[in-house]
Amino acid sequence: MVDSKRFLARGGECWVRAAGARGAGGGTGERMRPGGGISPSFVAQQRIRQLEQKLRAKEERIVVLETENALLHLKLAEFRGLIGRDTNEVTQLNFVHDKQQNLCRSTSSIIIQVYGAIQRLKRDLKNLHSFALELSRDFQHQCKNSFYQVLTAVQRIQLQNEAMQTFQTKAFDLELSLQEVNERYQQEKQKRKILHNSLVELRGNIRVHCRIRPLLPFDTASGHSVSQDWHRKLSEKVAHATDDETVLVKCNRPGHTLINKTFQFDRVYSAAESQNTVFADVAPLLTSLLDGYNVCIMAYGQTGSGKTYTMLGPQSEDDVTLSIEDELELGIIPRATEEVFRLISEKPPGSHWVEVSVVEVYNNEIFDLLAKDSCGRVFGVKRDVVTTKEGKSDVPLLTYETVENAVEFLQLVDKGLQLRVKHPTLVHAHSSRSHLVVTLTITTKAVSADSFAPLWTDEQSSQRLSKELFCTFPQQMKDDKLIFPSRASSPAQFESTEKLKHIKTKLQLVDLAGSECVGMSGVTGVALRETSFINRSLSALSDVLGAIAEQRSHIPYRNSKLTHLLQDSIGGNAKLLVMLCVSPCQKYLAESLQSLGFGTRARQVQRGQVKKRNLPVSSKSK
Ligand SMILES: Nc1ncnc2c1ncn2[C@@H]1O[C@H](COP(=O)(O)OP(=O)(O)OP(=O)(O)O)[C@@H](O)[C@H]1O
Repeated sequence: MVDSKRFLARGGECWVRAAGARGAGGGTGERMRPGGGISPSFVAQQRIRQLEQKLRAKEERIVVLETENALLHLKLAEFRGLIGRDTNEVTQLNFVHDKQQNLCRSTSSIIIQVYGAIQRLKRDLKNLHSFALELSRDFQHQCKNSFYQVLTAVQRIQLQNEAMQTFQTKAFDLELSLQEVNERYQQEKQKRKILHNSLVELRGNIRVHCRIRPLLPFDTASGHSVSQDWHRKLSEKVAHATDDETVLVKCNRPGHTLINKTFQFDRVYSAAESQNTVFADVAPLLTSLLDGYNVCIMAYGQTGSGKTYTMLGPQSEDDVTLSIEDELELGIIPRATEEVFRLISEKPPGSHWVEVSVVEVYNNEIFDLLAKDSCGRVFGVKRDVVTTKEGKSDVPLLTYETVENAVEFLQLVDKGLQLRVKHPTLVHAHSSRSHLVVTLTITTKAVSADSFAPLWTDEQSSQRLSKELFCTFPQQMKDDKLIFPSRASSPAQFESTEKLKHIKTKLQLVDLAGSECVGMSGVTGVALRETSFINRSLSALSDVLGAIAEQRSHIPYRNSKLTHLLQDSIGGNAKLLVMLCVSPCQKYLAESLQSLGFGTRARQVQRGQVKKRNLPVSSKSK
């Protein structure tokens, strides 16, 4: 703009100089005419000069105007530029304005929303406030209640504390008296032990129980050679339990008058009495076992009279194993084992351990039913029985298995039972042809060990007990050369090894083979030989019992392997229980009378002792 102004200014100067030059030249030559007057040409020239001056003025004016125009153009351009710029700005401002308007619109809608929200919040706040007020009122109320409760609780606690203190004093007193009672209990326990064994002693070291089994289908099975009438007669029940101690046998033999015979035993079981009841009377003997006495429980009776049932439990046709499922039916052997383990569990842990041996005496030979071959299979190995230097019976090389519980024991006995010799007889199909002897040897850590320590708390009571034992068992203590150190617990036989630390006691459980008349069992050949051996060993047993009853100096234990094997459990301090098993029907009358006779003889041993103690005779027969 400035440049264009300068240019226009210079252009203007040129125009003015050109006009000046023209004016100066024309002024001198043409103004005067020869006559001295003003000529028309002069006037025209003047006029032209004026016009030219006017033209020049006009031209100068045009130049000025053009310059002004140019300047105005420039200004216009400048303004146009400015306007252009302003338009952009206006557009931008419009855009910004639009944006702001949008923003304003959205802001106002937001403001409306916020306002609504604020209104809602205000409402909520109001509600909250009233709720908070209510809550605080509630809280105050609850606080008050809790405070009262705490107050009551504190008072109650104080009362309880007082009561507790009283109780503590009482508990302390009770603890003291409990200690006293405990001490008394231990003393009483010892006395009970002594009394229990004295009672068993009074009852006799040999006890005879008699079990009459129910009539069974094979009792009434018809034989070929007899008439129906006679068969009915043979199946009649002749043996009855008239009370807990008496057996009545109606002897009604053809051609003879009816005779009623009664036999008395320590306990008589009728056909209805369960395995449980039978075992309940046997169980006290097991207490004696852990008190240090050898115990023998044997079932005696003719074939099919229920010996195996009583000792082991029912056995199925093809499986001789003991079934633990039907616990109610279990016989004496599994129950006794369970009881032994139960009694042991009450003793200090590790103070007792149990070993088992299973043997059968077949044809006067002893077979070890737990001996194993190289493959670990059990097979009956022949063994011999000997008398040791101490006068005890022993079977060298006999297999003893340690068992920890009744289940392990039953598994072992099952294995042994598979090998037991059985043959069918006329009486029943699974007649045992051998005597089964299951022995549990219980080793007790004793005397010098602490196992009995809790029983005798002081030297004084131990000496008192020793005195009591000497009074109760003077003979046994002399006979067995028992050593009673200050803490000995029973008249047991101490092993001289290991500084008298172990006591061994034996529980022998015997299922004898059937005592029978050959005619009745209907056996011949090998079986007849078996029967003859069975009968001989049973009569040897009877002889041993007779000799003990008569207090003979020599007891013929060695007359048979059976009696030799059982020597430690028959006679002396050992407790023997003979379970007579009797078939109830007429068919087996002779065998039943024979068994009852054996039982009566066995009782003579007891009667001898009873006599000594001036008690009335308890067995009679008519
Ligand atoms: N008290 C009883 N209750 C029910 N069944 C019995 C009873 N006693 C024995 N029995 C049954 O009678 C049958 C013969 O009994 P068991 O085998 O015990 O006789 P046993 O005297 O052992 O004969 P053996 O000497 O020939 O072996 C068995 O089937 C047995 O289950």
